[in-house]
Amino acid sequence: MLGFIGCGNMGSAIIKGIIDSGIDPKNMYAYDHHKEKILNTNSKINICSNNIEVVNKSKYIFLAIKPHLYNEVLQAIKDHLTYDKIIIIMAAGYTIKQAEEIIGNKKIVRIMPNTPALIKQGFITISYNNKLSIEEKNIIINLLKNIGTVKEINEDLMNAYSSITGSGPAFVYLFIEAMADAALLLGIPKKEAYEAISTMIIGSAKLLLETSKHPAELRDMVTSPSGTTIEGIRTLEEKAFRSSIIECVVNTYKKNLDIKNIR
Ligand SMILES: NC(=O)C1=CN([C@@H]2O[C@H](COP(=O)(O)OP(=O)(O)OC[C@H]3O[C@@H](n4cnc5c(N)ncnc54)[C@H](OP(=O)(O)O)[C@@H]3O)[C@@H](O)[C@H]2O)C=CC1
Ligand SMILES: O=C(O)[C@@H]1CCC=N1
Repeated sequence: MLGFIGCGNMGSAIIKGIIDSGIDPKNMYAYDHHKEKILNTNSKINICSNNIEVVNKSKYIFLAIKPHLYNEVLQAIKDHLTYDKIIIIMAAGYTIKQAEEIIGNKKIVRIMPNTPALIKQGFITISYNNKLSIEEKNIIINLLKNIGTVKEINEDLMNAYSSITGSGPAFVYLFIEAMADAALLLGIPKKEAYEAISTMIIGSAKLLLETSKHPAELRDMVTSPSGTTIEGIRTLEEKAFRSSIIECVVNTYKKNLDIKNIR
């Protein structure tokens, strides 16, 4: 049985992605202060009256609430988290050790998912404490494979991945918005622009993945001598595009370390 505490952006993306993959919502239990958010995921999911009911009914419990609420909620459910249950944490910056300080020696999994999980295109990094068996790890990996690519990592890298793949979709959408504004300026209607730009990004990313060529080589393939693209590249270099992206990710990473101020 799967349990979900919090059905906001990330909780609902995981729930919907998992249900779309064929897992029966009758085996899923959820609680959120906003009942409509649970209902929006799927009308057949079991709606609990509180978080303790979620924990009592479930073996795998996803904690999809904001980081600053973690201590309070873990404290509230800890007596119901028996040793067979597995709690899956996903809050930016919140470590397995911090969870252990509240709930003790229970089975804890830390993941960093992203919103494309909604359409089974997520990228999910995963780490565990030493309480899980190989079989339990495999069950969770296989469950998460229903919503995207799963990568086991050393927990030390979780905040780095959070800044790249967790937050990354927001940065990509900002890029898409900017490209679409430019397209609009040049006469392409916004809706057409979103389709064209998204398809271009998917194609470019797939080309990189499928050829394993260096990104610079693929960029060179687009950039003809005395051509048009080099004018755009020159502009991005002048405007410190790369440095902006690096600073963007580093500042995002730093915020992961400032857990008390993440809301
Ligand atoms: N959004 C993303 O792309 C990603 C988010 N995460 C992590 O996932 C977690 C959730 O983020 P996100 O889904 O964006 O947040 P949301 O605010 O969208 O969702 C959290 C939901 O939980 C509800 N909630 C608050 N307190 C409780 C409680 N005590 N019991 C049950 N439900 C409660 C909230 O209600 P209310 O609004 O009333 O507080 C809200 O509906 C965060 O820790 C975040 O760091 C990780 C990777 C990506
Ligand atoms: O913005 C946040 O804090 C969360 C973590 C990763 C993506 N969203």
